Amino acid sequence: MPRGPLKCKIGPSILNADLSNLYAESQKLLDSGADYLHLDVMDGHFVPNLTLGHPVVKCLRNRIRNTFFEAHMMVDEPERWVEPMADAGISQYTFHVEATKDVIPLCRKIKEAGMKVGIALKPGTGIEAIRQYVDNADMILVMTVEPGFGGQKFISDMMPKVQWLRYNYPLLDIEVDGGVGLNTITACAEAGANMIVAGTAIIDAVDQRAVIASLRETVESSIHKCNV
Ligand SMILES: O=C(CO)[C@H](O)[C@H](O)COP(=O)(O)O
Ligand SMILES: [Fe+2]
Repeated sequence: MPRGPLKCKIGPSILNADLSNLYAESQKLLDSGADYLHLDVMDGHFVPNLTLGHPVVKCLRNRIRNTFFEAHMMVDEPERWVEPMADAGISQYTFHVEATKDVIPLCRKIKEAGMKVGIALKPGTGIEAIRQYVDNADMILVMTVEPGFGGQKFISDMMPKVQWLRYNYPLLDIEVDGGVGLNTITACAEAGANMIVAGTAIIDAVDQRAVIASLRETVESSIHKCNV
C-alpha cells in the first residue's frame, strides 16, 4: 500500500453524542476542527451493544458531502456490509481481524467497492494476528478499550502494539480508539499513533475546538520529533 507523509488526523466518535441530532452534532465537530468522523457500527453479536447501520450513514452522507467517513465495524460477518456501506458513502471500512477468517479477500472486496481498508484488533489480540496483513491495509486500528461502549478507561498496555507498528511501518496510518483524551494522548502520540479517535473527551467538552486543537498539538509535536 503506497503511503504518503505521516499526518495527524483527529476523528471524533459520535457514539456518545446526542444521536437525535446526529447531523448537527457531526457538523459541530467538523466546524471545531475534526478531520474525519469515526462512525461506530455495532451489531449486538460481535459486541454486546447496538448502534447505527448503513441507512443512518446514508442519511448523514446526504447532509455532509466532503468529509472522510470511517465505519468502525464491530460486527460478525464484516463481508456482509461492504457494499451497503460503500453505497452509503463510507470512505474507509475498518473491520475487526477477529471477525473473519478471510482477511485478504475481504480487503480486496473493500478496495473493489471503492473504500480504504482499516484492520482493527481488540485489546486481547496480539500483533501477530495482523502482522501478515499490514501491507493489505491502509490503516491499523489498535483498540485501547474492549469494543462495545464509549466512556471506558484507556488501556495503556496497548501502547507496545502501537510502538511495534510505528517502528516497523514508519509511514503507516495507526489509529487508537477508546478512552483517548487529554490525559492519555501523550502516551498515544509518543507510541506513534497518528489517527486519533476520541469520543467522550470531545463530545462532553465545553470547548470542543480547544480539545481537538490540543490533541492535534500533542500528536504533531511527536511526529515532528521523529522527523528531526
Ligand atoms: O469503538 C468504540 C467503542 O467500542 C468507540 O469509538 C470509542 O469507545 C470512543 O469512545 P470513547 O473515546 O468515549 O472511549
Ligand atoms: Fe470506534
